[in-house]
Amino acid sequence: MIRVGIVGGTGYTGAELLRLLVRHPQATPVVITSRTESGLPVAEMFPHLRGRLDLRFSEPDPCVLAECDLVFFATPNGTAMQSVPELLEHGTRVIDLAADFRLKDPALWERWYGMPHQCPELLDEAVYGLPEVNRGAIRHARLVANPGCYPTAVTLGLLPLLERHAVDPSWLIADAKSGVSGAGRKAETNLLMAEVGESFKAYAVSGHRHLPEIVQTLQICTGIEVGLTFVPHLVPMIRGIEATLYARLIENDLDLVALYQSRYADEPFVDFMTSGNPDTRSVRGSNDCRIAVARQGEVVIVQSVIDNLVKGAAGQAVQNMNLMFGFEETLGLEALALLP
Ligand SMILES: NC(=O)C1=CN([C@@H]2O[C@H](COP(=O)(O)OP(=O)(O)OC[C@H]3O[C@@H](n4cnc5c(N)ncnc54)[C@H](OP(=O)(O)O)[C@@H]3O)[C@@H](O)[C@H]2O)C=CC1
Ligand SMILES: CC(=O)N[C@@H](CCC(=O)OP(=O)(O)O)C(=O)O
Repeated sequence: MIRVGIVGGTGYTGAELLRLLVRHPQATPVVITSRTESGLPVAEMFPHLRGRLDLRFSEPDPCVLAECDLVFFATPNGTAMQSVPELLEHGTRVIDLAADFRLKDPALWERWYGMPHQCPELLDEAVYGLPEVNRGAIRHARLVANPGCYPTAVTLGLLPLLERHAVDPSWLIADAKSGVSGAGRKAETNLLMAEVGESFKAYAVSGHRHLPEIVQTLQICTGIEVGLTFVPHLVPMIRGIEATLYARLIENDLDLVALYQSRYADEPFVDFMTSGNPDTRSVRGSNDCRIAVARQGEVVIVQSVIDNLVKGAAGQAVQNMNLMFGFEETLGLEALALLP
């Protein structure tokens, strides 16, 4: 049994980690931090945990966190990098759900996140936590950078085409939509029900910070330069991401179904549908990424759906924890989607 800590236990991804971890047979949450709710019993804020978790929120304390085998940071960007070097020195392993360790180039980090990196010397060592591309390295990692929600859906959707060099890598389009929980639990006027409900809009159209992350992964995986247009949208639902992806085929007689089937045949959390259109409700609450592929002439259209809080955040983090500690990869992640 490993002892785990969560920094940022009152947010949506922190709460989702708790939902998964309280039923995990090999991991016990022992520290859950919140600066604003310190002292409050966790189950008082989250009654679904009553009888399952007897802990109070506490102030983040590096000495207490260093007693854990693993610490998850479910905190805003720029938070984990302030504590990670000290935790690693104490032998505590870390999974950061934010973006602090995702980009390999500290200058790129500073450009997109608007702050200098506090420990650029750890960027090379950090392993990008997408098991479908980095499973071997994740097993041995001290520090895992859990991928962003959009990058998970988009990368898994495009990867088979690019690995096969089947499409023009300079012309890729990702038209992605997210539910509002993607923006976190903090109060913001533009995320109110009356602002978001019965409405639908694009945002960050001239450049979203997930763009360099997706491009970096696709380029590392394929060794070729990639040109991607990525536009996120906010849709009036709570959970879920749908990404419709477009690419131009170079290899015209390619069997797309066979390509995706073979790429993901052994992946426990990627389900390739040979027909139909994956919907976000088919993954709501589960760690699955569900993908379908079609074509219109020379244009391939890939549809990729995930739950942003599960495969897009906490579920993928638990999958990474399982790999890091030698547990069965699917442990604690067996939940099916909730219908309706
Ligand atoms: N929501 C999503 O779908 C996804 C989110 N992510 C990323 O995961 C991270 C967490 O997201 P989410 O749960 O949505 O965020 P929330 O805003 O819902 O929660 C943030 C949590 O961090 C704590 N916190 C805030 N500032 C600090 C600080 N300086 N030091 C310590 N704790 C702090 C807050 O508690 P308190 O202020 O009380 O300490 C709160 O518990 C973010 O980086 C986000 O970008 C990644 C993938 C998907
Ligand atoms: C709907 C919505 O607002 N989504 C968030 C994505 C959150 C996320 O995963 O971003 P990180 O890279 O910081 O982890 C956004 O677009 O900012």
